[in-house]
Amino acid sequence: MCGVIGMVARNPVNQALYDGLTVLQHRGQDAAGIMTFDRGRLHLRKDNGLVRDVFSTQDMMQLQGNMGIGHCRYPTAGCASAAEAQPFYVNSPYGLSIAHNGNLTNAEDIKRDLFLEDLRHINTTSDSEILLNVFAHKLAELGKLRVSESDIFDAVSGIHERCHGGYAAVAMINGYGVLGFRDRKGIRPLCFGSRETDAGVEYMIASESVALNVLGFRLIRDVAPGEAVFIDLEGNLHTRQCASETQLSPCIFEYVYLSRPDSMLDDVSVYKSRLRMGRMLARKIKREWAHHNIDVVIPIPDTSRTSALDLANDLNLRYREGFIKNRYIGRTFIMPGQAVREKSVRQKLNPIELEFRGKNVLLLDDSIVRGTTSEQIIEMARDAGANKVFFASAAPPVRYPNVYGIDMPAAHELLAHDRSVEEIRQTIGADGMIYQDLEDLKTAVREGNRDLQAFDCSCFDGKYVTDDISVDYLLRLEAERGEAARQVGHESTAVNELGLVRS
Ligand SMILES: O=P(O)(O)OC[C@H]1O[C@H](OP(=O)(O)OP(=O)(O)O)[C@H](O)[C@@H]1O
Ligand SMILES: NC(=O)CC[C@H](N)C(=O)O
Ligand SMILES: [Mg+2]
Repeated sequence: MCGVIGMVARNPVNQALYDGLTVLQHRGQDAAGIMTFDRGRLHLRKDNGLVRDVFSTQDMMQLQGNMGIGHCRYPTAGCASAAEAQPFYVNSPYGLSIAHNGNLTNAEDIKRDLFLEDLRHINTTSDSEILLNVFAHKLAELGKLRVSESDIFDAVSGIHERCHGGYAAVAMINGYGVLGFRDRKGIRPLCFGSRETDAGVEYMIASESVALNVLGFRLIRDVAPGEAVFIDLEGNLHTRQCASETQLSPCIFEYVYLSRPDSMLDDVSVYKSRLRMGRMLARKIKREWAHHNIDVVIPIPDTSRTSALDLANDLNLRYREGFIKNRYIGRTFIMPGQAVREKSVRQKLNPIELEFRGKNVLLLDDSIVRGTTSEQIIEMARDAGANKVFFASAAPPVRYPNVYGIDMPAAHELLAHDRSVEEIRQTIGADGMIYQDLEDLKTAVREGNRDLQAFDCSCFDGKYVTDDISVDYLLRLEAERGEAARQVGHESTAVNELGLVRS
């Protein structure tokens, strides 16, 4: 996942975009960028790093203009180089830029066609640059000096016809406005809102509603799957459904871990869904461990704290903060590379011994992916003197790769892949191990919005909501993006492939 944001305002947008990106920082810690448009000129600043490190005061002063888009990145395609930070820009037609959250699953095919048929050059290994060029090609095909909203929406329909996978994106069209669109399954989140100012109404599009809230925008609604919203330079909002077959199937992992608890996603409070996850799991514990001797529930900060609250309440057990998080260390799961993730767990979390000594503790995490956190945390609990250490996960076992914008490319890197719960228990060294059931997880989310018929749960059940994911695709993904490939720097070679096609 990444964070995207876009706005057309009555005043300069630089500070609002910056502030919005800091609120979306939990969606991507690797790189950040802002692009603004001012009287015919574009201004861009992007680089690797956290939002607070990428933009100096001088950069901010140069980001002039009342319209702009921003991005914070967690790479899931291409490489981590600053050249692949977003927004991406292409000068023709009109001057277009894009900030993209998600992952195209047919990127390589489109790239080849863009090169051979559309005479377009893709300069990086990023799928987001491909998405931008598909959009640019569709607009260019119209051959118009000036486009209308309807033309822009037609170009989005063209994107839906050509691009597969997950994408929630904001795009800026120089001299026209800012556009937001979501793939036909609505896998990644995108919403929009407005605020009243003395100079008139302003609109903002963002990955999560929390970015709107902190900037004083009122959430209007989520962008529907396949829909596009366009804010023109005069500040008018236009919307249109741009795809024929749509089925809202949001990624359920957004509720489990990715999004902030204070966001509303597709009309569901992330916070309340996590409380319900805790309650559902408590019920399972009562069923399966009726005679447990747990003394205390301890969350693994940060994300599992919400679920742990109601898990403990429902079990009538004490909730204690047994691990203190170093607030200056980011999220470990979205760090690039296993070595840095492993090192970060101990830097990030430190036990309070008196909460462990002589006790039977139930540790709860929101999810277990590679097992980086759980293995180390159990060891820390034992070192701190715990008598017994039970481990619970508010999500089901993560057994399959994600192909829609979460960096889990290789099945064998996932702790639960090809392992039973008992084998997982032994591997992480717990005295007892329990996972949420998938149906219970779906119920926990759906209770917030009963209209939500479907979810993308592919990392839990291996069923991919776009029907283009073959075994071959997964093998290729693993070969290209798995940990082994990263260690030999494999991912940065893809740019040269174009050269091979050319000769
Ligand atoms: O099994 P793993 O591969 O370790 O991945 C799962 C862990 O990673 C995440 O925490 P993270 O530190 O990223 O963020 P948080 O502070 O929001 O919990 C998640 O909350 C789990 O704790
Ligand atoms: N996590 C994401 O949404 C990543 C967006 C895009 N695929 C990239 O790697 O930059
Ligand atoms: Mg965590």
